[in-house]
Amino acid sequence: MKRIPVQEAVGMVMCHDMTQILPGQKKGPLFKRGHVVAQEDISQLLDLGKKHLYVWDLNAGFVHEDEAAQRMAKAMAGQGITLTTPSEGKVQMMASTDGLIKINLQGLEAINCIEDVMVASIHENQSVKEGDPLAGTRIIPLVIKERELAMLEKVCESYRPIFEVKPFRKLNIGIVTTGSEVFEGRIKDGFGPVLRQKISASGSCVLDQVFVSDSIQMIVEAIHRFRDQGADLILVTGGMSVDPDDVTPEGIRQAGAHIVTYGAPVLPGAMFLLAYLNQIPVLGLPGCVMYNRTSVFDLVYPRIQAGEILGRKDIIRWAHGGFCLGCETCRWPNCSFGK
Ligand SMILES: Nc1nc2c(c(=O)[nH]1)N[C@H]1C(S)=C(S)[C@@H](COP(=O)(O)OP(=O)(O)OC[C@H]3O[C@@H](n4cnc5c(N)ncnc54)[C@H](O)[C@@H]3O)O[C@H]1N2
Ligand code: MOO
Repeated sequence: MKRIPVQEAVGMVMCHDMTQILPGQKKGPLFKRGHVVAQEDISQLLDLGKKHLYVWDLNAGFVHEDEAAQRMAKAMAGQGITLTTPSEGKVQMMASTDGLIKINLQGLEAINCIEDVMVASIHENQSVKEGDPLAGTRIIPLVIKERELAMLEKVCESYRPIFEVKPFRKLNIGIVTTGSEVFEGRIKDGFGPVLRQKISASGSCVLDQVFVSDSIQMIVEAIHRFRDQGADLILVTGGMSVDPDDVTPEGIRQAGAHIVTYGAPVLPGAMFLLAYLNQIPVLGLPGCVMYNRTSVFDLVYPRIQAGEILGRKDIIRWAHGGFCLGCETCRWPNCSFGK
């Protein structure tokens, strides 16, 4: 690679993209790597502040930033990820399917501890859509020694996949709605519509919704009925807090489910319960899931839809970021809730 005055570069090959930033208007490459410099480019290059250019001299043993970024990204990406072609020396990782983004945080930190390379990502455990950008990587210098790049790749490989998108499954979901006031027809059910809307938006389907009174026996029977019908997930609504009529946790327990947690460090959602009946997740959903636009349900559901088996540690990790600000206009998922 040679450094030469821009006036002497006509006819030579640019060895990296040249970024132009027009405040408030655009940021992007004005010239792409590989562009052959023409006479009329010179004044534009001077406008970018380039009095000198690097022209590529493929010295053996060096790798250009574009190729390095491609190799790094390839070494990090697992299932459900596609890579962009390099632009301005960066390669982005994109979701190739709808699903849950998983990130090896230890690996992410380990790679960023190494000089001459960076990788930045969105938060993990979110729903992403096919085509969504997830992360970007590049080396810091313009070129890197092949030997150094090979070492970087090895580190990436040792944590691979650093990024993956677990595809969502189509779940058959049973809803058990508790509460004497709804069962006896004193008030109209408000839980069903909220859950049905979220479930259908996710591509899953509701097997049925059954209504029961505040009776442990009725809750047990309803849960068993859904289990026997082959439900992939059972949601039990209401009756989750501290009143004498709040018998849902006991009903779930007496149905034979193993309770992972009753209580979660999430607001709204403190009274959430997670249990497994054999392999079937059973969720106890407190009233806030019906009332609040965003709640613990929106954190747990994508994880289950992606096929994760959750433990108590997974729930505890929600504490940091688990406090919803209850903004007048909800911007979730574009806020810190659940991140
Ligand atoms: N003294 C306390 N009161 C409350 C506590 C508490 O810790 N101490 N927790 C509050 C929190 S937080 C929540 S969340 C709710 C938990 O509610 P539950 O899941 O126990 O819900 P219920 O008691 O069954 O009902 C509360 C409220 O919501 C209405 N509801 C319930 N299900 C339906 C439905 N399917 N359709 C329409 N409306 C429904 C119910 O009629 C009540 O008005 O408790 C807080 N209270
Ligand atoms: O503490 Mo309740 O379960 O959040 O709304």
